[in-house]
Amino acid sequence: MYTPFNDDCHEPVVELEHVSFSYRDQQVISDLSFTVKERDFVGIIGSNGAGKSTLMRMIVGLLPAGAGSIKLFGQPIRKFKDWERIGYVPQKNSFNPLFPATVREVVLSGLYNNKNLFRRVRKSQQTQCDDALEVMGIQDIAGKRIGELSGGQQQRAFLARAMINHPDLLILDEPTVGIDAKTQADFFELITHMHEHHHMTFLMVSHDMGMVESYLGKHPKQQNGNINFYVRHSHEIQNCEVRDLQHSLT
Ligand SMILES: Nc1ncnc2c1ncn2[C@@H]1O[C@H](COP(=O)(O)OP(=O)(O)OP(=O)(O)O)[C@@H](O)[C@H]1O
Repeated sequence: MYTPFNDDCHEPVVELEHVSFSYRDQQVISDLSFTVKERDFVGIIGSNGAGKSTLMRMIVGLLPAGAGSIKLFGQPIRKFKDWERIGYVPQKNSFNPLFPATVREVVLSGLYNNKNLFRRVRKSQQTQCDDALEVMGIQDIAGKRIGELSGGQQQRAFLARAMINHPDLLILDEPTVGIDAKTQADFFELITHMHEHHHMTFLMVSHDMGMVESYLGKHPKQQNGNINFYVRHSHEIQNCEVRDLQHSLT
């Protein structure tokens, strides 16, 4: 039976209203408003220095917006406490490859804030870690040092770290920079599969125009300065009735 799309059943996950940001006298984001709803996949493309990473850092609370408002899951960001609902994979070059941790330790660190980093790991947390390693297909390298891995393996490890809390929103900043074309294609297949089969919302900064166009369409839905926003809405995957039925089954 045909069911007309009704967008009211998808809650907003990220809402920006008239957001601006400057580093000293350099304005990077100017009067940006957009809403990301549950299960949307948003691809963000823009030239070097356009402000994409700055935008992601504002959304995860690492930088305060200079003007305007940001809400996460309906709450103003300054009151938001449920950070485990958000998984964030920052740009690869912000990671020190000499950091002497194993893949398992890196993935487990996704459970803690910094002050709790070295506390004992409970059995249930080891199981969570095993699940995340399995989803990313990297159980066999769990004991290796992160710095010894290939770029693609490292990306999977950081994705597993972001996934360990079963986040509702996953934010990826250039997840495939510096990895070969085949591994990039595998990675995109993995995250589009996660988008279609898990109830997750994605915000992804990318330079890979080909992948973004093939999954999210050829035309940006919105622009701000040199940043373009490509969107695949939740209703393009399945309608609300199907989703509600699935929720009631789980
Ligand atoms: N901590 C900082 N202090 C001052 N200026 C900064 C800082 N971080 C970034 N910038 C500047 O702000 C602008 C936007 O940087 P940002 O890293 O957000 O861009 P980007 O779109 O992610 O770029 P890229 O595609 O190269 O990663 C750039 O001109 C950059 O030099």
